[in-house]
Amino acid sequence: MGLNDNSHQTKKNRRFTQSLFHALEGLRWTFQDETNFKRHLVIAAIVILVGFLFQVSKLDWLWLIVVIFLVLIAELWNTAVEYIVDLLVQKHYDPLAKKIKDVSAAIVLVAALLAVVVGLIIFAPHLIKLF
Ligand SMILES: Nc1ncnc2c1ncn2[C@@H]1O[C@H](COP(=O)(O)OP(=O)(O)OP(=O)(O)O)[C@@H](O)[C@H]1O
Repeated sequence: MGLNDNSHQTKKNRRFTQSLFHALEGLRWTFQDETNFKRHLVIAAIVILVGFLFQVSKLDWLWLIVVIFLVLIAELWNTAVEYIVDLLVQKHYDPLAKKIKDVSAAIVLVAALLAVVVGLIIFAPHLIKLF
């Protein structure tokens, strides 16, 4: 089976390239469907730029990269949960579907809060020096 011949594949991936292709497709769906994912990427780019401007330490870079990836992972997870819920209940209103989606969104919120706290700890001293 070729890489472009798997649009209706339901069997397990047999090659690493197939697994990679599908994982990249997952990233593409998330980028396409989730505005928040795009927002997080823009914020991550700004944080990286500011990190370079302030010449933060190696340890600070480690923290920044960890929280950036945590937020992106949370957003990918949230998207997967939204797809599962939509698959199960379609467009019908269901109180449990609401709970699941809201809790899933809360995962992103908590990850984003952690990123803000880490960002403040790292950048606040540099910002204070500017004034
Ligand atoms: N089938 C449903 N039944 C009940 N409530 C729902 C349903 N689908 C969505 N909701 C409610 O609408 C909100 C938005 O749902 P949606 O699937 O559009 O996510 P979204 O706008 O992509 O959210 P996020 O900002 O977390 O990415 C959910 O958090 C939930 O409160």
